[in-house]
Amino acid sequence: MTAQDFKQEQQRLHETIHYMDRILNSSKRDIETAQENIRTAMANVEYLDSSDSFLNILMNTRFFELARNQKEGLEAIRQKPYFARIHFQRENEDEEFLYIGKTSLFHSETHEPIIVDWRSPVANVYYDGRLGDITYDVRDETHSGHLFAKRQYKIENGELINYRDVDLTTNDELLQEALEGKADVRLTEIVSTIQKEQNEIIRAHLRQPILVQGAAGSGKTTIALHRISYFLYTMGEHFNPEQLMILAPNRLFIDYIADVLPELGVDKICQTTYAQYVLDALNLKLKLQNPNEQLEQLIANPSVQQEYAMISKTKGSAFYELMMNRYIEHYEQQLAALFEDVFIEKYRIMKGEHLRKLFLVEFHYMPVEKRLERIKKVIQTEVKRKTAAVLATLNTRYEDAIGRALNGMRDAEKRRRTVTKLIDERDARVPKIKQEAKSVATVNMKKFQKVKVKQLYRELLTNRELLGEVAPEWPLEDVAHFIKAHQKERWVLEDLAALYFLQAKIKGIDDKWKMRVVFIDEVQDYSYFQLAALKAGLETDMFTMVGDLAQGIHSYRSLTEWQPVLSLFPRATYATLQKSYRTTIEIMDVANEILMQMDEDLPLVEPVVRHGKEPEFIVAEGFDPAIIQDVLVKIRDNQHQSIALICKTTHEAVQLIGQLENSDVPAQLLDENSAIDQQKLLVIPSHLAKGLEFDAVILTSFDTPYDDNPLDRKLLYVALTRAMHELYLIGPSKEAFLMK
Ligand SMILES: Nc1ncnc2c1ncn2[C@@H]1O[C@H](COP(=O)(O)OP(=O)(O)OP(=O)(O)O)[C@@H](O)[C@H]1O
Repeated sequence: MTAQDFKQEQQRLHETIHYMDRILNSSKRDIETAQENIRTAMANVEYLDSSDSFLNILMNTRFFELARNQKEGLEAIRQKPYFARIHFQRENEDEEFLYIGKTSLFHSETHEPIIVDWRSPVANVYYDGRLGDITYDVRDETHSGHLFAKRQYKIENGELINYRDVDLTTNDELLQEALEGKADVRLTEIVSTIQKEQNEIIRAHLRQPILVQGAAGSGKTTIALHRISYFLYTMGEHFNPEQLMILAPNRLFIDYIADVLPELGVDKICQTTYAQYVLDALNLKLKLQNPNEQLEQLIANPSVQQEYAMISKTKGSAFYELMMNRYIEHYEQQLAALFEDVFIEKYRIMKGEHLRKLFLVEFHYMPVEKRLERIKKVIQTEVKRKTAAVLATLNTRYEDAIGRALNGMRDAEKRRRTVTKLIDERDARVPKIKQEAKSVATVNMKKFQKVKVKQLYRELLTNRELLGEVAPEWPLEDVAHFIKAHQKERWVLEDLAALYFLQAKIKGIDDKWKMRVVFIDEVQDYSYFQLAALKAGLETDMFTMVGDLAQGIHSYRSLTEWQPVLSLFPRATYATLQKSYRTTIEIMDVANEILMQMDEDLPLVEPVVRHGKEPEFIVAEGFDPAIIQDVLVKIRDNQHQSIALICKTTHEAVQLIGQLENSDVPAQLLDENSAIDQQKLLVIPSHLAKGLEFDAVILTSFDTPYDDNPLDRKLLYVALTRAMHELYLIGPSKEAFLMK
């Protein structure tokens, strides 16, 4: 870095910021003008031609929003307009320097790019790794060019601190520096150090599903969020943010990522949990048993819970999906039997058989109740068409009969009576037919009562005969267990997939909840049927799914391998991420020891080359706040802020917090609904720590030590891999942490 170069870069930065300030000022003026115009138009609404004023208000509101978005966008990046530069030459064009930032900025007169968005096609060459001759794709067309150099900047508060040219060695250095940062700022600052294999997932074909098996700390959550941002940038013309949905494991996790979303420009998308989404989409109020309590019971007593686990597993399986499909078929057949010929008076307008065929075959692609609505419309149209013919026939017949009476009857009195009778008869029948024509469709379809999906499902759970019909291959003993377990009305997460599936097939999912693109974090905690139901209800396969089987702590009810997901999404790309960016080598070594003990044959996690403090094992017979106090002092001396104390169960966490409250250690017990207070020591049961990360983690293992079983190994693995820089293990022996 020569002084001359530095000066030039500094100048470029100052010019950029200066230009941004100019635009900012003009946006502010635009906002004021638009506001003023809206005020005037509002005042005139009463007495001017109101449609004009209304149009005026609409236009100015749009104008106002544009100006406000521009202002907010610029303010967000003003302190750090860009983070990298590429020295690049497109084929047959001049060499150019492109500055890459979080959003783009073009010169309003020359239209030259001042900052290029990191999501733009050309920015891909920055992430793709190589220098030299390269290719990049724009809208499915491949372009070539030559990349001379990549440069990364450190800019703080609008001032250039330094910069470095990036090659393979400096890439690692820069990454390490980024990883050394604190937990609270890291998630937002990754755009500059996204790695090649991560970039490939972010930019993988957007209209196709993707499934990522990524080690703990490999950046799955980060990548999912960046992929959303990339998606909106690239596909914004075709999709609104409201059509996208992120499914996260719990509220705690949603709050944790919520800070990052506005930064990535993706704050408008629906962020929810599977349970909440299903309840919203079905407009249902159900009190679900807390799945974490279920898990806790399973942790406390694995053998007693076996039967329960069997039911949970079934409810998530492809077999359960088959059962639901058979149940729907059974219900359809019941309805189909109700179709009858449609008559108006004595005239048959439509055959029942035809309607049944419409219902079972032609309209089968629609949800049941939508089919019934459609059939009602078909009847209405047909009735309308045929009523005219019926009336015409009737009129002709009467006219013929009257004509015959007039011409053929000699007796005048008899003739008069006959003709009068015929006319009276006709005058009575015609309006009746017209009347009947209006209501015949409704009357015919009345027998198709709408069902409540919840009741329909509940009926299946306890009806032996029905279960025999939809699950003939189920051993009687299992059916009996199943029915017994459902005697009392109780709802669990595992029921939601079935409810959603029935809703989708019987009523259809409301447009408001019919998201077109789905991002799922921690997908290993889903069951096959949860995913299948969602896919069926949304009628899309545009799913981005990221997860880690090694962290599958809910495997009693969820996936234990990826194969079923890949068969459900045959178009899916499958990618793996083996590198961990979160943890130091020293901490990962400990975590890998546990990974090796797992039944799943997962490869060891490779930490990126970053050394840190050796994990410290502290022998203690019982929990002692004084030890924690000492550890906290050490951690804070190392400038680390976010600290978690993780133990196996909620039960133990509650006990520990009680003891800490009696000492001087400010601590907070985290549950799913709490907001994190970074100033305090966070006490967390292992299963809730999933997805989170902390500068330092203290693991304790006293009253509820980790046992040598598959579930406990995963809980321990999750707990260990939360640590970024420091790890402390406190317990009576290493065995309490499944180590030798
Ligand atoms: N390319 C990168 N540059 C800098 N930091 C990164 C990069 N990739 C990931 N990280 C950091 O690594 C940490 C782990 O990322 P993230 O939480 O997304 O991983 P994860 O795979 O979802 O982990 P887990 O499965 O354990 O929840 C985060 O602090 C993230 O900021």
